[in-house]
Amino acid sequence: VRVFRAPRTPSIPLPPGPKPVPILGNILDLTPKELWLRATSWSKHYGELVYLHVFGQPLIFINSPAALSALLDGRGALYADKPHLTMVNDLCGCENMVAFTGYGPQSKRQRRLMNMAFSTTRIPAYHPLIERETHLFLKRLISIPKDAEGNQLTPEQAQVNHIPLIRRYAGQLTLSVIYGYQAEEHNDPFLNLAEECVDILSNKIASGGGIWPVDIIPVLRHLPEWMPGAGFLKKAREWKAKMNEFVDEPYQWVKECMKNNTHQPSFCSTLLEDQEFNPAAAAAAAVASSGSSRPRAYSKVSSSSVIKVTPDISQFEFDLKWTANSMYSASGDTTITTLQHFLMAMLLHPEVLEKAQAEIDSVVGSDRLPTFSDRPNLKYCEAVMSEVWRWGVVVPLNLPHRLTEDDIYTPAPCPANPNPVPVLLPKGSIVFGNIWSVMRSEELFDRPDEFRPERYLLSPEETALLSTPASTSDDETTKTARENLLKQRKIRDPRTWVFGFGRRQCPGRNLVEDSIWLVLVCLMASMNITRPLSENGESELKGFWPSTVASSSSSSSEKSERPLPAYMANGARLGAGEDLYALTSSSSNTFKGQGKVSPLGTVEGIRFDNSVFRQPTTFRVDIRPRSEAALGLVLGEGDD
Ligand code: HEM
Repeated sequence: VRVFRAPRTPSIPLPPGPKPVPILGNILDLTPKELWLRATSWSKHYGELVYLHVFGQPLIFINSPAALSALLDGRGALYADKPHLTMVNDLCGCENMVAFTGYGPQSKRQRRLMNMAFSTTRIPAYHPLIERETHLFLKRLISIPKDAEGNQLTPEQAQVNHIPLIRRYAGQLTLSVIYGYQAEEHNDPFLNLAEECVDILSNKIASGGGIWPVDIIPVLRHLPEWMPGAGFLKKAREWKAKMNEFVDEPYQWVKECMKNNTHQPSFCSTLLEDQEFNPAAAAAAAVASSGSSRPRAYSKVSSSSVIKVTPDISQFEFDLKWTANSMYSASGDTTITTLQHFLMAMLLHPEVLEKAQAEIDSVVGSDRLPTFSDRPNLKYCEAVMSEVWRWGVVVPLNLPHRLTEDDIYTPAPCPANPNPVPVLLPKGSIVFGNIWSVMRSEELFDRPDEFRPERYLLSPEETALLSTPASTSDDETTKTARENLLKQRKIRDPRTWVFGFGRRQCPGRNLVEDSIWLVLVCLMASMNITRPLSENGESELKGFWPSTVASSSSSSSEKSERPLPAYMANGARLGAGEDLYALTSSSSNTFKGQGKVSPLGTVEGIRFDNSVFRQPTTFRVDIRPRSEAALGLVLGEGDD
């Protein structure tokens, strides 16, 4: 494939794509649900690049690894902008959220903050927080599930209780990492506010793909709010007020704690204390070093280092609080979805869980939970995690980018275009990186629909090749073999794709690489994750939770097809994490039952309704400690 760049030339054709209708364009070809499936089927016919338009707005789907790398990574500056949407950006006030900020000085400042706080070298500083939250999550999983009034949940409700617990884990972890905030067990004001705002963002503002009529006809924003059909203006006003509250309140809380010296280290406190980033911190240091009580110019803070800082304190604070808030908003649904994909995979493939547990037992033993230092030795677990990223595909169409200049690319041949010529990608196009099509590519992955961690394991020859360091004495064949192997591994590593591309690539990836790893291995180390015995009938579910045991232990466990282990039957869990978590009323409404599992690796009855995240509808899972020893480990952790 050859890639060109040239000024706009009308004679250059557009990429192929489904035929549009007059004026409306391809609006009828689009669907708010699982658009990635449709985009992937277009790609089979039209090839690497597919072009559509809606009311004249060009949409381009990039479907192949080669084109994604060449365009979104290789020409990052051209593809780093974001579409400006009137509803989300202007009316709901999200224009300063990182994922919606156009490419320019503001987005560069925001990324600098995130890159500094979440660089690979900084991530180990968050390990203690990650460990604490992971252990608390395990504890909550085995606590007696109750509703907000303190009533015991029914077995069916209990089997979907992992959803609010995962949500809580994700929310709490992010609040501690970003703001150093430790949420209350019940009814925490920040956690509630955050939940409400994330719900507004992903289920209300972004419903139907995030495109509102006012985005297509911007003049609608000037309608009076009382006019029929203008209800969206009132909603936007209310949502904006809530979002502003969410941006300001946790940030002011950090500043207050810093003033009182009661803060915990976090993304915000680290940057507020950093003289290179925060003009106020630099000024304070300058005052201290000069002995003067009046701040001097910010530029020189010590005799040995000259630091360039912007003198605009309000600008820095504005960037920081919006960036902090963006990190929170971006981490919730992605983390929850990843863990749901993992649970689905475990339900479908008990043999994978067994193998992972055997590896953990042999490397870690059974008298402690895994820690980050075990990671290099847990190769199969690592492969499970890679396969969760690939098979699940959290954000299948990436977040849309906007092309700021005309561009030209020659796609590879395909059925509709056997002799491709260079095509024009017009300036202003909204560009979707089709991550789903790469993760389901038969060229890259054998039987891509199947969940098979083994695909990442090295053969003994490959291990030998990679374990010997490259040396000048290597012959050409060895050098080439090593280079090819590394190249192949990179292209087949889902992490190369699932976090997006170029200058907008996910800034949270180093953090989740570690937090998701720990939560997966700790879950596998300590829990059995299985499908509830009954999919329809009530009776087989009896005895699932120890409370039913507490009241009628012997009879219910006798009736159960899967008898409770002794430690549950004697009520040992009752004291475990009782009351640690109360189910929120909304989550109990989300139960929709679990469908049948088909051999092809999908779970019938589960839908993926969200237009951005591949988040499954709720399904039931039976999660319980593997053994008495595992129970003891979980109870013993997280008490600090
Ligand atoms: C759990 C798994 C996660 C996945 C699979 C994921 C994936 C992605 C993807 C695909 C994008 C779009 C990149 C692009 O436009 O090319 C993105 C953007 C983003 N992610 Fe993540 N993400 C995850 C977790 C997180 C976490 C934990 C955080 C924060 C702590 C975070 C913060 C962000 C932000 C702020 C953006 C917007 C970046 C920009 O537009 O410049 N993500 N993520």
